[in-house]
Amino acid sequence: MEAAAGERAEPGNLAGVQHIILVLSGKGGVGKSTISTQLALALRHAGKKVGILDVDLCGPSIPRMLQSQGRAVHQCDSGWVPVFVDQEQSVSLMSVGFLLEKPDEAVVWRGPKKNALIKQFVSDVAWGELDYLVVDTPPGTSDEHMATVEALRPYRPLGALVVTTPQAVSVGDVRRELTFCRKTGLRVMGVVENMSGFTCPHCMECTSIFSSGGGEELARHAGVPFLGSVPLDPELTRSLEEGRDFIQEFPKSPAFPALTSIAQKILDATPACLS
Ligand SMILES: Nc1ncnc2c1ncn2[C@@H]1O[C@H](COP(=O)(O)OP(=O)(O)OP(=O)(O)O)[C@@H](O)[C@H]1O
Ligand code: SF4
Repeated sequence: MEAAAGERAEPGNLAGVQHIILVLSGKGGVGKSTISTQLALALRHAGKKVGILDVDLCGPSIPRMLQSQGRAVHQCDSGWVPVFVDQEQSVSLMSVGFLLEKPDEAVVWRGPKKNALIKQFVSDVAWGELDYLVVDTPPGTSDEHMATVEALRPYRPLGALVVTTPQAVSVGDVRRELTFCRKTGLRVMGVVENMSGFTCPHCMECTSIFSSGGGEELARHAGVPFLGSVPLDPELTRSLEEGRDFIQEFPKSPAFPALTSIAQKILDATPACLS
């Protein structure tokens, strides 16, 4: 039965999940899945247990980024068992990518079928104990976003992290994303500006390829925290392509300080749950 407004539903499979963070972006390709995975890895390196729920049904890229494509999702009494992406079993992942017969198969479903799968992802994944569940959403504000928020909200208060690139057009799209958060009652934990300049690996000189500072200005205007700027970093691209753990393996890389500082700000904004 659906919970009435203001009530909390029986948490079921989300009972052991302390914090849920939705990662949103106004448009595609700005690095939403990159930020989701790196946030999860940085939180894990800070000693947290993290789950990633990939509800980007039409472009599930996270299994590839975490070198988990083709892994089988098993069933247990309480639902699907997510895939562990590390040996310590600190990061678990559920993605539509695991349910496709071929990894590059397209999901061509109508809205109701997608929404039904999202509801199932929310209720039927046996996450166990997690400090954070990071939810990677599709770009924009679609029915799938509404379905995700409506399915998750009865269980826990939700935080949103909004990713943009510095260009004005992307920033305009993100303004709509912030409006979506306001209208759906999502707490905006902050804005992240990605692909924010290029730091030359030889001399560490930073060049702003696009305009700069758009994300910070947008956050200031909207009265929400600005969490940081992540530079374009070839080592990050490579580690995502090869499914490596960037946070573990590239601590001297230009994107490392920005990503770990964003994770620290999320940790500071989400004190240990007392319940
Ligand atoms: N800061 C960065 N430095 C270098 N490469 C990056 C950075 N951020 C993202 N990329 C690369 O850009 C590409 C797009 O990133 P990503 O898939 O995370 O975007 P997205 O917003 O999730 O896209 P989609 O619209 O498909 O959901 C990826 O190949 C990723 O490796
Ligand atoms: S940024 Fe520095 S090292 Fe890189 S190409 Fe320019 S001058 Fe050379």
